[in-house]
Amino acid sequence: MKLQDHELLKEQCRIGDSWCGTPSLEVTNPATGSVIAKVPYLGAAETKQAIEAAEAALPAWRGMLAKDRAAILRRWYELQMSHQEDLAAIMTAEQGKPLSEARGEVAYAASFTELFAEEAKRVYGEIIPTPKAGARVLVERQPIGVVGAITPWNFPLAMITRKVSPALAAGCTVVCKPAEDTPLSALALMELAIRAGVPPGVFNIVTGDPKAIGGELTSNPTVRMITFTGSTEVGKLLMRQSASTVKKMGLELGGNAPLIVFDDADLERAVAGALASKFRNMGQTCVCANRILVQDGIFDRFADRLAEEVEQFKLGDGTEEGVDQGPLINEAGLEKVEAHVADAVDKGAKIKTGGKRATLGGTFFEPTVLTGATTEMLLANEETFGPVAALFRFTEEEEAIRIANDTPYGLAAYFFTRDLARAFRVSEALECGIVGVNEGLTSSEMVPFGGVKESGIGREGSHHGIDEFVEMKYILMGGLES
Ligand SMILES: NC(=O)C1=CN([C@@H]2O[C@H](COP(=O)(O)OP(=O)(O)OC[C@H]3O[C@@H](n4cnc5c(N)ncnc54)[C@H](O)[C@@H]3O)[C@@H](O)[C@H]2O)C=CC1
Ligand SMILES: O=C(O)[C@H](O)CS(=O)(=O)O
Repeated sequence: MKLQDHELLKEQCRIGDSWCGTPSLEVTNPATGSVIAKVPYLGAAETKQAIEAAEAALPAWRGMLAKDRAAILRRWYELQMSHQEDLAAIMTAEQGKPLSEARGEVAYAASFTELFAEEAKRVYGEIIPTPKAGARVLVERQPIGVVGAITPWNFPLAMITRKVSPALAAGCTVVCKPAEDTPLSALALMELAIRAGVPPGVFNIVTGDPKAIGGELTSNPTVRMITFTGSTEVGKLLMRQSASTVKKMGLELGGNAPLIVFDDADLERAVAGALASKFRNMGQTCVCANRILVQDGIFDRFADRLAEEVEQFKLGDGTEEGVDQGPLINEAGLEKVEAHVADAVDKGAKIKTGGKRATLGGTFFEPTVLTGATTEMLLANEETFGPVAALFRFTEEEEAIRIANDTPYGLAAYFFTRDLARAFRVSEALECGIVGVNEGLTSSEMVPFGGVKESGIGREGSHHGIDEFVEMKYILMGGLES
């Protein structure tokens, strides 16, 4: 990868005031299979050191004036934006998303740091009318303390800043384990945090053995909160492991988003929304439309238009001009997509376009549209996490809502209609945390992102996002009789 600032390509972890660890874990470019860097493969001992560094840094950081923490976060935001090209180049090289999407993610990630630089100055308390004479009740919101963060590969920057920015803003300190597929983005972000003035030990990054690092983060009593984005399976494991020290949990887990197209929808708007939701990041987001339910009257027109647009996609290396679909993150991800398509076809689905590994080889998969999908198929019950638009036919609104809600997940849902009453009725009936009405993209730093059921606990982003990282304490101050 070509960088203007070569100092951003880091191959060591950050613990306290040191870059440390011997690079050994290979980081590969999913578009070419080439090794682009190595990072340390660390474990429990180094994680313990990082937790101790975070604990040592906590008193001074939480004791700093909120406006001074805010100024440091603001500088971090400005540095992310002024290094947007390099951060995007690193992301495309290790994650595969097209440069245009990577630039977008850099801005998206930086927007969380920008927002929480502002919110750092608004962690307000309150005074409650006293329940007894001669007393006062004061409520303080204090930083929860040392936070463990474990983040995924699909948004290598944004899922870190969406956690670390509010944590630091609240006065917490953090030990972060990025995904083994995409550590370089995290380490570049760390370099910029140092340049912004984040003091040693306030933000630490440990790369390596997920089980060992996660085991230490979830069992060490100094860590008071675990914040995780990733699969529901791992989220449940982290919950179990954290129970022994009763940690607060912030979990952004898997989804199985329905996207419903009603007969009265604006067809072109529904097609655009489905393309945006389904094929963003090659379908590798937890809010991607995973099941597309289309009412009988509009089904054929929608299926034809969607396939027409999907066939316009340019598949290739994300650094190439005009490419809008890159490779999947790894062979395991590709095999999951392949298995979902094969299972669907075995159970009667028809391939309208795509449907197999691309001739480009590697982990490239043809953007795909299937018709005839049914609820018996794997892709109806599991997150495909790939570029496969599975179309399900339905007749009545109640049937669509029942199908949409018939899943252990509840993160995002989308639907397209021009009927205002239906917009409210269906929005309120869907069991999820995020609803897009006539919109396929709903994420931003300004919204309280999160799910219900097995899609997670808590909300990230918006002014609510900082609440995850504070504890409320009330003080009954007596002896004030005049
Ligand atoms: N909700 C979301 O945004 C995401 C959902 N997923 C879902 O998860 C599936 C598998 O993708 P993966 O990347 O394998 O997700 P994953 O949940 O295995 O990995 C996410 C993070 O958890 C870490 N991790 C894995 N096992 C761990 C353990 N035992 N202890 C501590 N940390 C651990 C990984 O190193 C990574 O940093 C995807 O197909 C998708 O369905 C994956 C990534 C993001
Ligand atoms: O994990 C994810 O897929 C992200 O949370 C989706 S988004 O917030 O970037 O839309």
